[in-house]
Amino acid sequence: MAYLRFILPSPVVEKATVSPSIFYNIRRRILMAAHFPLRSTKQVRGCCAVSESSVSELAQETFLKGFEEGFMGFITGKKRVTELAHEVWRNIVGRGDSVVDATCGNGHDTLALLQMVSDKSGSGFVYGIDIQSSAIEKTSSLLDTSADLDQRKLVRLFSICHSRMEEVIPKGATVRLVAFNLGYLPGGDKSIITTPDTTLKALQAASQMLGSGGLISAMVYVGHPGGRNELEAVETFSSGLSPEAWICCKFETLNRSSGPVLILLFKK
Ligand SMILES: C[S@@+](CC[C@H](N)C(=O)[O-])C[C@H]1O[C@@H](n2cnc3c(N)ncnc32)[C@H](O)[C@@H]1O
Repeated sequence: MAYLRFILPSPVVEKATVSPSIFYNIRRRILMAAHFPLRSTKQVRGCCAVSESSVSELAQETFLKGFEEGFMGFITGKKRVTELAHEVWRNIVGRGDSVVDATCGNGHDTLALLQMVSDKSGSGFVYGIDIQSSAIEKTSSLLDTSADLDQRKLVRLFSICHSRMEEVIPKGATVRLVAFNLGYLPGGDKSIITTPDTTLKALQAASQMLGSGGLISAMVYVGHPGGRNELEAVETFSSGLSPEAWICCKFETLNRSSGPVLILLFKK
């Protein structure tokens, strides 16, 4: 056992112990601890057996990747909001987690999520949903070419409306992240597009299946007809969530009116 001390931007976590089994999750634990003072010590302290240097590197990496590269990159125009979203996910999702991509499209987010959850033990699942079977096919072939066979087994794809996600995700599964990339499939049929009504039902379902410490991430495109209405619906849903149970925020470029808006709903 080793006893480790982290020097973090926040005075919250001063020391912590970690085990190999939570090695991959330590990044998000540290991050959470830095943000949620009252839960910090319990979450981070636990067990330990990894070398001090690797954990310090990891802690360092957390703050460089999570904040400087993602957030600073976004606000200085070096990173797109989609990249920011992936970096946020990386700090929430760990190996062995179950996650949902509620709008698979061409499969880029599904693949990114698979790389976050998969581990050698074969735990961790990505449930991918898209209303279009052509999107499911595209996602499937991207995974076939970009993921190895063991990883590929961790993905389940469903061609249904995401408002019905509860029908395909195993009952009792604790989901760590539900990602929505709303709008239409780039390069596909623009008339097949997410709508406020089904998006709201899907958000409702996602909020139920999400475990504590999990995240709903919704990328909303406002540059197409109906996009603003959908944003309004997502914002209304988000602002109605209890502040005792949720932290809801939004990233928006104010001087680029058609830029995508990222809504993040964190379940405490
Ligand atoms: C912006 S694209 C997603 C892009 C994708 N995340 C990627 O990485 O390529 C939006 C997707 O939402 C899908 N979609 C539209 N309405 C849907 C619904 N009700 N349920 C599930 N998927 C839906 C579309 O078919 C489209 O593929």
